Amino acid sequence: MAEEILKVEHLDKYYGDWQALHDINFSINKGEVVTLLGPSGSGKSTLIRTLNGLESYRKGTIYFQGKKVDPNPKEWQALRQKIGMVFQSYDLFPNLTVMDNILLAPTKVQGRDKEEVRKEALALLDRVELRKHADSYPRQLSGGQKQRIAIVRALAMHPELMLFDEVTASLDPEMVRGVLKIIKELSDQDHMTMIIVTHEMNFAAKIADKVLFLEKGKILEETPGKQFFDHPQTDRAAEFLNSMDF
Ligand SMILES: Nc1ncnc2c1ncn2[C@@H]1O[C@H](COP(=O)(O)OP(=O)(O)OP(=O)(O)O)[C@@H](O)[C@H]1O
Repeated sequence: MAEEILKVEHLDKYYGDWQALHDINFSINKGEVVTLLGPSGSGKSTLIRTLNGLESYRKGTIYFQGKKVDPNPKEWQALRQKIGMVFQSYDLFPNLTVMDNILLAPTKVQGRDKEEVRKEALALLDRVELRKHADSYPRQLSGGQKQRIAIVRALAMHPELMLFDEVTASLDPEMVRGVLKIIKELSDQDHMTMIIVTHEMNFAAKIADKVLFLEKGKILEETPGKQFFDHPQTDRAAEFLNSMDF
């Protein structure tokens, strides 16, 4: 039977008095890719950030690998070691080299052996074709290179789940393809479990096992990937795909 990595039940999220997410329910199994799609402001980033404990939630339950997550910050801190996240803004430490950015959490937070992690980091850097930049600083890299490093940094923690929040949104078009190729390989070759927020519809159509289409903080439809792009169930999703020139 498929192993369930994450399950969300009846999740409500408020910013002050205003409700940003309404009764969110879904689950993701090991090796699956879920993409969150929807118009601007529909709550995609809010949802993915909540799944990493970066946003608190008022009601609902999150289960990680079958275990109910206590929504206190300490529990999330521990869990975040198993959940890798990559942001639109890279969030690399500017005063650390590429290698030190990658080594920091596995050695300091996970307490792993530095030499062992360094070897692994070099192999990952090879994979994203950036080994020669191991001693560079983030400011010396292009946006696309920084984003590939941010992915490597998350992978070095050996995550059970990877979250990608619009990771190509700040990149020049020629940089986008290299980053998306790496994410696709993580799915095809490593069978990484991933939740992806993206505005790249062609990419989403290629990678998604399941699409959650959000509007106004609600999941309007949950559909297998191919079916969503061929035959969306709702008029709103069809309009959305049209508006994205898909
Ligand atoms: N920190 C915050 N405080 C108050 N409101 C917020 C905050 N962050 C987001 N919002 C609001 O929550 C709603 C959902 O925002 P969110 O960024 O999750 O949408 P999104 O679907 O990711 O949009 P986009 O595609 O434009 O990134 C929006 O109305 C936004 O203005």
